[in-house]
Amino acid sequence: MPQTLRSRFALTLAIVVMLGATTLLWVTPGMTTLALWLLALANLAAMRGIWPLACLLAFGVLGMLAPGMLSYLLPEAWLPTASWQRLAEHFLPDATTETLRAPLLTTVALQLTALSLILQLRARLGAPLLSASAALLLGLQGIEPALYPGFSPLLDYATSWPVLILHAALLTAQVVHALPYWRGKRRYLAVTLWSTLAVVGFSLLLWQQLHLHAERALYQRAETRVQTLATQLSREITAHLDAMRRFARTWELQSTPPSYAQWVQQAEGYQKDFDYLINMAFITSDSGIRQVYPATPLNLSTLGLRLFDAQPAGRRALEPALNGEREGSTDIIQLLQGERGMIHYLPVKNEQQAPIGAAAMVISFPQLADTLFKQLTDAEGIIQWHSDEQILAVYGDTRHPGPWIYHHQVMLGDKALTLSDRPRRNYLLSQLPRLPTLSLVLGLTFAYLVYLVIYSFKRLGYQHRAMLQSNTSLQQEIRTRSQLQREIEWLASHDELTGIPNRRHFLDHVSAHRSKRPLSLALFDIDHFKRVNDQLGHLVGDDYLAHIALLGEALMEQHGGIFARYGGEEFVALLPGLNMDAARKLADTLRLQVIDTCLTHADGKPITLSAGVVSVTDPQPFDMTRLMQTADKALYRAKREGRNQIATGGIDD
Ligand SMILES: Nc1nc2c(ncn2[C@@H]2O[C@H](COP(=O)(O)OP(=O)(O)OP(=O)(O)O)[C@@H](O)[C@H]2O)c(=O)[nH]1
Repeated sequence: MPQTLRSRFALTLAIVVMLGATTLLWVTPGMTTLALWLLALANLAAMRGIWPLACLLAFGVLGMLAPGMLSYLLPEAWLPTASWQRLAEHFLPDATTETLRAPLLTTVALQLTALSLILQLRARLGAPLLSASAALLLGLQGIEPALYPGFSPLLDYATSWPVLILHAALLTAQVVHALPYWRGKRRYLAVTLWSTLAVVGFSLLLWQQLHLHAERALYQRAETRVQTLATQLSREITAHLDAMRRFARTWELQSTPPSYAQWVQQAEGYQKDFDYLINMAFITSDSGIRQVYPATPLNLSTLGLRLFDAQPAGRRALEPALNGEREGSTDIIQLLQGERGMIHYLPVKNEQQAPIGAAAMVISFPQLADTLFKQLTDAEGIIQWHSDEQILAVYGDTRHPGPWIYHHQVMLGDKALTLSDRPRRNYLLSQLPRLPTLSLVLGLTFAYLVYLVIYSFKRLGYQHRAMLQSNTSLQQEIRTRSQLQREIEWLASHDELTGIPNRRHFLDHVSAHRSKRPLSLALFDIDHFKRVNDQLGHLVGDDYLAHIALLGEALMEQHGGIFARYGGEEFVALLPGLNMDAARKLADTLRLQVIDTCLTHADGKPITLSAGVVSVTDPQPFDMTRLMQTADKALYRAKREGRNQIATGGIDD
């Protein structure tokens, strides 16, 4: 995608997210929507190049989410859930702890997105890893419900779908905007990113397992509370029934129905032990209430009532007891005392085992519940005691219930009752271990540090390799240039056609040896060379020149001299240490060698050369021009006197 199109796409996406976030903030104001809105604004600022504003807004998001993050991380002893609750209620009367914080994974994902922006999306500061981790967290939130089949977690981990989609779109816009900055670093970025993302993936997996385990453990711990309560209730009921049976059997020792005094004497002790027994009554065979205990006005007002008429709902349980067949319990009924409760009827027989009536034990559920529940701390949750749809007793704080509800069956006589417990959210939160969240944060931090280390290492390695490469090519370049330099220098000091030193090189050589004595100079000229060119062509002429040059060079160098092309068909030799005679002989040797080479004119005559030799013996400095002129004169003389010979001249002549 071309750069301009990409920037336009990122900007459009960020604007769309901004509009969406504004709508969400309006519809469902809260920490999450506000943070998303600020983040969208920060991204827009970054895309317009206003980095200070972008960073300021991103810092705002971090700061806003920081207290919530701390509440997920810090131990309960340091930052109690109750303090959070008080703080929340300080702002909003109906608020909960969740009002002040975004869901856990959402908080982390938003913070990573903000952090990536604060680092100005720079790859070397870890922005790609932060963005990729945020994307993983978004993905995890998307599949979060599927991770806990049949279990609703206590903590809010994921945000709503609209926020999730907008956050994903914002992250896409941010990454598309940053792609050009990251592209140049692809070589070392890819390895670093994939390896550290593996660390992030592992820490997410670890966190998921740890927190699921922590929540399940808490779920089970909370369940034991209702189990303990149900066991206590069953124990209480068993003790209560045993006591009532003992009470009913005491009358088997006498032949007459109990008198009021006897009834009071017996009942008094039992009623003290089971204070939720609001009435212990003796019922005669015709279902009339004969004796009551305690003698409260309400109980006394029931005296003489025929239960078959006054309380027909209890007849099913009362009749078998009156007939001496079996004990029985009523359903949950409205008691004559006005409360909800249950009456347990027990047969009362005389010493002949003949039924003489029944003992009615009237249990008030509210009072039974009070007896049991007073041992509990009310802040832990709501406990309900119910039968079918009827709620018999409610205990505890009904505000901010948690997600978990436990049911336990308790048999009261032959009646099955349900005890349900719904622990409060804040109570559960205070019990939830912080270790899983800590492991998540430490895992992400570790991955980030690993990223920085690998990235720097890879980058340095790459830079080192690039440096070595450029060093090698630099050395190659130096070699090429040196070679070129040598060639240029050679060309500047040598004659291209013959390959021997040229006039400039010769003059340099003279400067170096001008103090040497004796010092001789010989000037050579090929005889009638024009004819060679004219008759045999320039190419042959060139060839002859090259041939004679090599001959001269070899010979003069052999004698410690230098042989150079002076111009055209003229050559010059400087012979340090050679006097006139030796120089003349050497010049003559060259003349003879040339004749011997079989270089010929068109008519078959050999090519010859003439030379003018001059020598300096005086240690005084000499004039080079003069020396050359003298040699030239001698050469001229040699030409004039018939060519193919050597003439000498004195510099002082
Ligand atoms: N092929 C060839 N010819 C050259 C070169 N440089 C000079 N010449 C020729 O050398 C010739 C020199 O001729 P002249 O100066 O008239 O002398 P000459 O014919 O050698 O006669 P003398 O010197 O009097 O014996 C000219 O024809 C030049 O063109 C060269 O590099 N290659």
